[in-house]
Amino acid sequence: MNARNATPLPPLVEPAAELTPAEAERYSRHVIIPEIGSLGQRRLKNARVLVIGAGGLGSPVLLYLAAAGVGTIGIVDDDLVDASNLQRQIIHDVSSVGGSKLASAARALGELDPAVTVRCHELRLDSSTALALFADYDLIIDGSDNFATRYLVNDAAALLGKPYVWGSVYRFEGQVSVFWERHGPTYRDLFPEAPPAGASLSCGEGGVLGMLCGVIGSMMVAEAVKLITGVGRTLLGRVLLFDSQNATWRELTVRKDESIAPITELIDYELFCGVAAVPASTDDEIGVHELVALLLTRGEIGDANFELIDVRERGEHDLVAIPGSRLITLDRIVSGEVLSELPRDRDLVLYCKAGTRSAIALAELRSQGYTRMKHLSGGVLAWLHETESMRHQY
Ligand SMILES: Nc1ncnc2c1ncn2[C@@H]1O[C@H](COP(=O)(O)OP(=O)(O)OP(=O)(O)O)[C@@H](O)[C@H]1O
Repeated sequence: MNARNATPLPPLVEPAAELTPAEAERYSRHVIIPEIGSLGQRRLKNARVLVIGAGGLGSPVLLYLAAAGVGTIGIVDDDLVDASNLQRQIIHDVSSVGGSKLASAARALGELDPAVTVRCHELRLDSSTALALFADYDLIIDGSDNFATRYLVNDAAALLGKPYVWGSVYRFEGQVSVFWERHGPTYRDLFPEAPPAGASLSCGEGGVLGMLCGVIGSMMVAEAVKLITGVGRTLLGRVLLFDSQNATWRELTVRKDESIAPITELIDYELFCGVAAVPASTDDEIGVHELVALLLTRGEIGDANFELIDVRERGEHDLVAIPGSRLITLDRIVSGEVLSELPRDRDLVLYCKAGTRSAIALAELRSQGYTRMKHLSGGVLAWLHETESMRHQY
């Protein structure tokens, strides 16, 4: 198999018995495509596909898998639906806000096609759960939003010899590919090393154009359908990159790097991606009440005996910020470009959305010799929550 995958892959799934008349009618627009036909539709009916994440990518992926007649769909997620998810996570609706993403997604799939078997795995996919879970499925689709999960999915799929479809979205850009260690390159050939902790932002931090998830999610299902039926040329060995701001597609070739050692076991992916390197010490933290007290005693803004620094992105700062704080984004701290502007002789209080980026910023500044620092436990989310309840008490 060469990297451009010119040779078609064998169909991944054996066909189910004949379609019922109702199924033949329902899927008739697939069946009349010569390359798919009744045989391809029967393969889809027999397919068991596991989707990681019922979020931005998972939403269109799940809906199109069910609509395509994939017989068994597993969903892994442990999150609840938030109002800010509805801008792109189209499997959920207003009535789902506050409830589990799995319950909401399963309900939507049941309404779309009650014949689909939906298996809900309400858990955080990690090294202790991935192999047993993947073993029950023919194909995995990774709609997660973090590097630890992506490397985990890659390695677990490689260990089990299974293919998977990967996609990612951020702001205006999306990427999609297929990885299958048995027949071509893997995610580790594309990204041999995890990005430094804090160097990349999630959609919750950096934003994403909602409908981009539909574009990339649909492409992911097209790849899944081709793998299941053995039709066409998949993206194995290629990555498609979509830039919605300029309406352009690009294609990258990915080659297997023979110098990368084969996967033999799962590891601690949080550690591998540097997430666990964030200092966990509560000595480095300051709570909301303590910060309020400090702000009340510090007098006029500008006359401060400490600096309050928001390490989030400009868009997040503009949306909501703690009064009197100054924006210095995490990437500028990590790159070292702002160090000359940051006083060493005053206390610094760092904050972000939930406390992860500020902890990374604190660790980075500490490695640069800063000693007088705290970061806000729970970030601006905790600030909003606690100051709101203080207002009520008042
Ligand atoms: N290891 C994992 N196990 C289970 N679910 C996961 C894992 N990693 C990511 N997910 C899920 O994948 C989904 C990713 O989707 P997306 O980034 O659109 O959602 P989000 O986290 O709700 O968004 P936002 O960042 O705006 O809050 C989330 O629902 C998340 O819970």
